[in-house]
Amino acid sequence: MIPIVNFDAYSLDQTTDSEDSPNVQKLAKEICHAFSSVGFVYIQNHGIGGSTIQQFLSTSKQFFDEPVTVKKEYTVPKDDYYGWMGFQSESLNPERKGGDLKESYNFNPRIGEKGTPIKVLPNFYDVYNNFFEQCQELAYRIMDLMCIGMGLDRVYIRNCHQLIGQDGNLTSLRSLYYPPVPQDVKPGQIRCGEHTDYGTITLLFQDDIGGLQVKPCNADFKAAAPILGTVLVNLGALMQRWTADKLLATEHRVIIPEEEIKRKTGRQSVAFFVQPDDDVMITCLDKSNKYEPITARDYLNMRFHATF
Ligand SMILES: O=C(O)CCC(=O)C(=O)O
Ligand SMILES: [Fe+2]
Repeated sequence: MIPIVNFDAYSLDQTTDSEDSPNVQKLAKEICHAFSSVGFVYIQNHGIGGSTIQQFLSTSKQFFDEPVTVKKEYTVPKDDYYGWMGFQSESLNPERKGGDLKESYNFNPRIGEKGTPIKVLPNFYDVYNNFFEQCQELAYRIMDLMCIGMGLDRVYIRNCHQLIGQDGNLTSLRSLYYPPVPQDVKPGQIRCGEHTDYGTITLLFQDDIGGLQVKPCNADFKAAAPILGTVLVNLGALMQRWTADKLLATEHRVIIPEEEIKRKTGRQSVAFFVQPDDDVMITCLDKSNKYEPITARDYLNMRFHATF
């Protein structure tokens, strides 16, 4: 149901000046088709190395394995976005009570080394920073292809994301940990409640435990199983609005696994949430004016306040 596309023609190993090549054109069409039908696409041969992903997951897991007293030092400050969020401290679907059965660490290079747990994990900042940079480059390439597929100038959307990693842009790299499911789960509690992502696109890396489900328009939730070597990419609500609903932000969630053995195992995933620069005016790209123009920052603030 979710298409798998081969990103080879525009992977991190290629130059970006190949927009006229038939393979790049084909890839652009495939990606836009996926986003306009299911809102999700698996990308194969993206160019981020398997060992880079493994190193990121393992450094993250070492942090999540630290005692709560240590992790607390890195709690996200009030009215900020970056740092640690404890178990059950967030409900992506506010109708589900008790909190999502997850904890997370939100990173942006601008918090600097000192804001990260380098006292306990000396290579933490470098590992996170390196992974952030690779995700940023892959995201730019996916946005280029979306533009090509929609008949826009290739760099139009990329140019609305010039400040990624700096002040004036809320893009974040979120490492997620779903601990073994406790015995005292409340009715309705799941690993991650139903939601759509907020921004432009999200890159999602998941381990092999599974549980992610996606709900395309007019259909039931279906598993979005992990596929080795791929990154799953989905569209955010801001991008749906920007494209006047041509591309779709699809609801998704993470359920508690049915198998006892999987419930007793922690699950890890990583989400790179791409957001436009704060001041970018989100005006329908097709000039339809279906939605009123709004700045990216105002739109995101509206969505964040509905969740936290
Ligand atoms: O952990 C996952 O697979 C999905 C997480 C997610 O959808 C999110 O954090 O927005
Ligand atoms: Fe999500």
